Amino acid sequence: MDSLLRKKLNRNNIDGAILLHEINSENSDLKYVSFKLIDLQIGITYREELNWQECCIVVMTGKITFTDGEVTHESIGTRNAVFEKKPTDSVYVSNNRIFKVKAETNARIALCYSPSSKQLPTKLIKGADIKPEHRGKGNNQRLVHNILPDDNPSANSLLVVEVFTEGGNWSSYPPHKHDKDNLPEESMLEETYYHEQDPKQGFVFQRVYTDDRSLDETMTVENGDMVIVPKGYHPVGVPAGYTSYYLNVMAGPKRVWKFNNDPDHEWIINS
Ligand SMILES: O=C[C@H](O)[C@@H](O)[C@H](O)CC(=O)O
Repeated sequence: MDSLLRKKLNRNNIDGAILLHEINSENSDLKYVSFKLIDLQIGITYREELNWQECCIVVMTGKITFTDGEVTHESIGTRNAVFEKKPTDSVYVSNNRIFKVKAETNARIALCYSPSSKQLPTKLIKGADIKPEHRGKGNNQRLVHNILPDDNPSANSLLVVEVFTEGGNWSSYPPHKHDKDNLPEESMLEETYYHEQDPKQGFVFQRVYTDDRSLDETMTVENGDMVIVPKGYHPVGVPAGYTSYYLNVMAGPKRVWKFNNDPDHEWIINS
């Protein structure tokens, strides 16, 4: 298996958009989740035709105007940097639709994809409607923005969430996994992490490992890197002095987030 760590591409494409990351079934072991991160200079329009995939367009920074030919959302986006920690705007677009995104300012968008065969309405997910969640305690505290959680019926298979973790804390911790299609005990969800750190010279440690250690990769993750989680536990540790951000995309056979903690570390929750 190739490394689960992916560095930025910085690849110009024909639309003048700069492709920073592209993860899909052709360049990873993922079968459900695909992902693109794109920088758009002001005035540039990015167009895409979706086949049998749904897509959540997360306005990471800047402002964009979205249209699918029927629905238009003008000048959406709430922040100039992710570390403003404001929930941002996103748009859910279903399978077999064509969409355009025009950059009203310099903008960065994340395109989060998963399989979809039942076309659903295009939906604006307003940052103002996202209630920040303070999760964890002690040195496991993090701030969570549930952009497209499993209790939001707008999507068929896609889950999207962003997480902020302050220095000296861990997130996705105690280590948990969701890699067994065995509801109600556990769901099988592949996952991607798009990471940033503030200040940007920072790094975090992320380990991805299975009970039998057939997969056990510990990575130093730098600003702008991605980590692919095909299976296994996937904790993140944040060194003092830095704030960690990551955007998660999850998808699998069923759109349910039901995880289990590593039994060796579950005691931490009650400590
Ligand atoms: O499974 C979900 C992802 O690992 C993260 O979103 C994680 O849940 C974030 C956290 O709880 O710290």
